[in-house]
Amino acid sequence: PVPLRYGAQYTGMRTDEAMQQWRSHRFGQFIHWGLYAIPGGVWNGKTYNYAAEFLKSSARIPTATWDSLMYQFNPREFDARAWAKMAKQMGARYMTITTKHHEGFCLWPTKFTDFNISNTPFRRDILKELVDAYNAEGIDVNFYYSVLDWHHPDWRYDIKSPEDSVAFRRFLDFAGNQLKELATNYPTVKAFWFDGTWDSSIKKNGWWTLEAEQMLKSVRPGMIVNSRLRADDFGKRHFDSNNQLMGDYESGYERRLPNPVKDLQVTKWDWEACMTVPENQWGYHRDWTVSHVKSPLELLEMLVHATSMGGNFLLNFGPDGNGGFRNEERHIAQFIGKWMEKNGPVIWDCGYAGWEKQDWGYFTRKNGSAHVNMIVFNKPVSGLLKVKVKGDVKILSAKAGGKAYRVEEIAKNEYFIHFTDRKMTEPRVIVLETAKASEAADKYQDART
Ligand SMILES: C[C@@H]1N[C@@H](C(=O)NCc2ccccc2)[C@H](O)[C@@H]1O
Repeated sequence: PVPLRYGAQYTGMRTDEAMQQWRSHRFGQFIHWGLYAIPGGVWNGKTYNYAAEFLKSSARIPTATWDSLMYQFNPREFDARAWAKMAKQMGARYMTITTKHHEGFCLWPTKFTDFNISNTPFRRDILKELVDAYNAEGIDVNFYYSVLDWHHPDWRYDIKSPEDSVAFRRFLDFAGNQLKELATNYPTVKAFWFDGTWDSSIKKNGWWTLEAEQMLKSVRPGMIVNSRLRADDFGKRHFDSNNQLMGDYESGYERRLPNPVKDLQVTKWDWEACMTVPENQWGYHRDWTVSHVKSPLELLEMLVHATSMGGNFLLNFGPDGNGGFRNEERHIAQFIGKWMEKNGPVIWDCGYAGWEKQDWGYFTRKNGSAHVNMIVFNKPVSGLLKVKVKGDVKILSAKAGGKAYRVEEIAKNEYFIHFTDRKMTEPRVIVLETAKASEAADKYQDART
């Protein structure tokens, strides 16, 4: 291996309580909220189809003009407790909020820049209200932080001169101060979700990314950081030059999921996929007709898909400039919540079952359990759900609530579950009871008389 100073700090998965909790949540609510929510993708009467949080660049708006949106930010409908209730009802176990997005506007009264919530008509500390409200609902809160900062004069995309180095050093100190401020002033925050770390300026300063991780973990033992923060000695990101995952979980799946057959490597580490409801809108956009809008069922399948591969699923919501949610987002929360009310136990605390993916849907398993869950999305014309078990395993029964399905052994380690359900209006959960094949034989021992 290549000797590294700023590479992965450990190998293997963290087994501490904080990480076990993060991993067991499985389902999180992403919230993108900032000044971009005010124009919502429309500027001077023109609708821009790019992601609404990029409107500043897609509409080529001068920084001074964009930054003056701060004086309009006054979300009258903002009610953190209502947001938290909606997330609770949806079945989310954690929430990740943009403390500062690429625009540089800070949702908290930071000491390190005036470009923050305290200088808006709203004035109140949105982060504190959200952390308190979500924590009160038993939902953990994580902070999204964009290192890329369009507002800050010392930000640099690359380091091409001694002046760049001096300025960027000031910038890194600013970012480090903000991170320490966030970790100190919001003590219940469990993880940091770094973004905006792909530019050469960061890749040339891998040392800072390790220092940021170490600082956060010293201020708050157990703190979790995503791989996207990290660059090693050679500017390698996410995985270091020895191919070791940096940070505590892989955060490379954005608007895409790992393939359940080809990408099984992800089952060896912690990872999270984040997802937009439209094709590519994180911030509030007034016009959702500009792209495909994912249905509740599409998103529910992604949650099951991520869980089945031992990963977390972070579903994005983009509140508008008044602090309200779109009807599509409210409907999605309600639909997924209804399914989770009944079937949450096959998502929460569950992960990769270790069995081969089948066409009808996904397997999940609660760590160490003898039960394996089948979440059926596609009923085959044959009505036969194939199950290939791994190792010394026998399937004893297949049940959905009170209903039992016939289990037919068709070959070594292969079964058909006879799926007699007629119409399917939602994904069907079938729980398989398994036992060791060797022991199971005993299960059928003749009685001794
Ligand atoms: C999690 C997402 N990451 C941000 C993103 O896609 N940034 C990519 C990007 C940012 C700036 C110029 C080009 C591309 C999005 O705005 C979301 O925050």
